[in-house]
Amino acid sequence: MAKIILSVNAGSSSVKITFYKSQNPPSPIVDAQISGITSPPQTLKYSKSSGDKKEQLDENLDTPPKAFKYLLERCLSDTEISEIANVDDLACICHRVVHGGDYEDSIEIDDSTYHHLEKIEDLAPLHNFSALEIIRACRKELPNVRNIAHFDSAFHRSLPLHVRTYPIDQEIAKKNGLRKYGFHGISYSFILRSVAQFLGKPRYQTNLIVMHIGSGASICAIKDGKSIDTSMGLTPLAGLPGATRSGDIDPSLVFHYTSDASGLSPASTKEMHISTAEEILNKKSGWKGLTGTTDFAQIAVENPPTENHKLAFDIVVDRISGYLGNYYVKLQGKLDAVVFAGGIGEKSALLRKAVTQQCNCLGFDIDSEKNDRGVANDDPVTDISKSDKGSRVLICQTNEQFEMAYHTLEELKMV
Ligand SMILES: Nc1ncnc2c1ncn2[C@@H]1O[C@H](COP(=O)(O)OP(=O)(O)O)[C@@H](O)[C@H]1O
Ligand SMILES: CC(=O)OP(=O)(O)O
Ligand SMILES: [Mg+2]
Repeated sequence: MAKIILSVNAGSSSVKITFYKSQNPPSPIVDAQISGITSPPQTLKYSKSSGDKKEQLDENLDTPPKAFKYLLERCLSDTEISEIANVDDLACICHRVVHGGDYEDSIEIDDSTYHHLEKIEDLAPLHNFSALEIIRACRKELPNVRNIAHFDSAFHRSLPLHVRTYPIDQEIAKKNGLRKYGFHGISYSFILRSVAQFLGKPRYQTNLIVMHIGSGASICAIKDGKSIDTSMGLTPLAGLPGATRSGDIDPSLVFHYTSDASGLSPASTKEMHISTAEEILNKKSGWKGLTGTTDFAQIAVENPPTENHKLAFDIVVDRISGYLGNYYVKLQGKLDAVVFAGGIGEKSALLRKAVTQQCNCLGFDIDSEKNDRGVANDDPVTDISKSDKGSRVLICQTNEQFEMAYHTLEELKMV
């Protein structure tokens, strides 16, 4: 029986793929990632048992499907990795699909589920379009391999009615599926399990506020192991600003931005219907709109190069802190830990310092040496709290590819 699982995580600025041996827990064979899809040149990170390698790429891999194709070919042609030399050894491919609509769990892709996902593509045009294109390519090129879609939105199936409902005409809301879905759920699921294990608590008794801060950024309040609120909404545009996303704005801003904002943008195709407003708020805003760069490492620095770099940093810290206060109240102050995760949450000591300073009145205090050291090893969780009292402040190296492989192994009863 085929024994290899491939997990594919197409994000907004990166594509990460990992091949796993079907063991419990899944054991990585090779991990390959392309980052900087929105800011060339793209970089490749390639890790296998014989070592890690980083290189800048000459190819222009400016869309997730192009990056995926490159990564797959690179891994499959690596003669050092005997385990994946034969594609017949692939049992299945797990795909991160950001928007799952009403799907509350992962599903196997067949013609019917694929077409259903196509219908809700417009609710996350920038993410789902790429994910479906990658699934389409896998089904065509590797017809004997099963494809399983894992949804970011599924973790938030527990959102209470009053949290997920928008105060608009409910007939229209129901007809068009207009409600809060929430995203980054595969990451939150990994973080919940890892942090509960770290704290020595059962998941169903664990209360957390988790920040997944990357090119797309969101926060989740977890009570007794369940999502009770999250900052993204109907689409991944709501809530915090991201690399190219505005996050929350007054919705009326759209009507005053330009006179043709509601028309279809030139990026609109037969498959992806996207308006000019959606394109501006999703692709031309966020810290790119403020500073010109999508790279937060150039913004989170002691001496920002321009006033707008400083402004971008201050805005991000302000919006994150606002949600921390909000979710602290929703959890009635009963939380085990606040957790930083995602490319920025894991790597930027300056962001962690600024956020915890701003929220110091909630009892979040960090040890500056531990914070500067950041993640030390392969352990997913690092404690950077100052003292043993109160809620822990943790960093979690999230791993969406692992989470998908883990669940697939359980669901398909492969081990
Ligand atoms: N040392 C760093 N300091 C601050 N930001 C960083 C650092 N390294 C990477 N980043 C930022 O992390 C983001 C990518 O995060 P990631 O979660 O991997 O992205 P994606 O949303 O595509 O999954 C980019 O905005 C990148 O600039
Ligand atoms: C949901 C989302 O924004 O994902 P990413 O951060 O990977 O773009
Ligand atoms: Mg991501």
